[in-house]
Amino acid sequence: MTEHAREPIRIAVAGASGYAGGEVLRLLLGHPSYADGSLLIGALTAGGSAGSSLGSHHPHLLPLADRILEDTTVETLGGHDVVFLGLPHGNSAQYAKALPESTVIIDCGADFRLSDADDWERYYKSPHAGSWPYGLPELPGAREKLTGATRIAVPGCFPTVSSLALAPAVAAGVVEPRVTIVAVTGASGAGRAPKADLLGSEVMGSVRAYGVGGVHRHTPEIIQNLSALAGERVTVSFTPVLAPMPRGILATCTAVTTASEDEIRAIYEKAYADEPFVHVLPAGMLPQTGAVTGSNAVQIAVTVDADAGQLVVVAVIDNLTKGTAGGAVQSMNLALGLPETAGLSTVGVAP
Ligand SMILES: NC(=O)C1=CN([C@@H]2O[C@H](COP(=O)(O)OP(=O)(O)OC[C@H]3O[C@@H](n4cnc5c(N)ncnc54)[C@H](OP(=O)(O)O)[C@@H]3O)[C@@H](O)[C@H]2O)C=CC1
Ligand SMILES: CC(=O)N[C@@H](CCC(=O)OP(=O)(O)O)C(=O)O
Repeated sequence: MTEHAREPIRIAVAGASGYAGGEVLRLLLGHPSYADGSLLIGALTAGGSAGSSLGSHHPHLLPLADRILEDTTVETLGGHDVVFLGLPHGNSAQYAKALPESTVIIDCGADFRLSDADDWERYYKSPHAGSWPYGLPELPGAREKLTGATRIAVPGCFPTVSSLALAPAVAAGVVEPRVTIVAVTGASGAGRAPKADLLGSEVMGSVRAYGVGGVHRHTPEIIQNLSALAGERVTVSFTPVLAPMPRGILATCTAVTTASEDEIRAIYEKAYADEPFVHVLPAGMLPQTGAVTGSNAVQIAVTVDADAGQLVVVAVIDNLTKGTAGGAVQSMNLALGLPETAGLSTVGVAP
């Protein structure tokens, strides 16, 4: 008797005209399960640009260029095994409620990242929708919750890089539970909806801080991640800085320590020894955003400024790949029981 072939996995992407949705599609097109036909790309949806072709928004996604974007509705997203949501905050809960529990929903937005309703309401000024397994497998205990999950909250881009940069030191208790993060980001982090202060003429040739003074909405997410590891509340001072580049984040993270660089480096090397995407750089080497562009890699340099008594960790990611869509696809792989690294590169584009 011949064995029945397994039904292909059908995937829908909501927000396909946006940066997050487009990057999810770029990665899916390079996924081995897409190549062998076991993963199919179904409905692609948008908001106001429904009715236009995907190629008019993402000319690099040539194999799907003729696909017409549909309205984002429960009906268009229904009938798929996996639904990626790349929508503005506040839009995810309506689809999560209406789609079956068995549908794997991977939310690139913030709606289900925070477990504390007060934190959510303070920073997002809207009712709390709930919290889902957190799509950062490299955090202790996270991978187990993602394996077989049907609801996944993809972390914010700054919390991804900052949490991975500080997690081993915080978990080992070799720093004071007060950390400072200054993170330089490319402009694609803001999405592609038109905004006057993100015009090329405003961004090019200039660098500026924003969200200064503890008001950026990623602050409570970083606190949540680090406090869970420390077993006590970790205070976080977070300052984002916008730089004239399309992609990438470089985060400089500092915390008071009395430990030596060798001692802390050994802690990081042990923590990330088996992680395919997280690379602790050799002593003397510092990361740059270009080294991880388009890849799911995280590069981390561990140093100690002994005179200042500070741990200084410098870490880079691509905000659209590991910081959004790469983390989303990595989480999908875990949810579906596929190899975790499938479709994801650790090698960036340079120069
Ligand atoms: N950019 C980044 O680095 C990161 C983004 N994210 C998150 O991913 C999500 C998407 O971000 P991003 O791709 O950057 O944003 P974009 O502005 O680039 O894209 C937003 C997408 O959502 C669609 N959309 C907007 N409003 C609605 C609506 N009311 N109903 C249905 N569709 C709608 C847009 O369609 P249309 O073209 O028709 O307007 C577009 O496809 C956000 O929640 C963001 O916070 C998370 C981590 C990092
Ligand atoms: C340059 C820029 O504006 N970046 C965005 C980061 C977006 C992101 O990663 O996160 P969310 O999914 O939480 O929106 C910001 O600072 O708000």
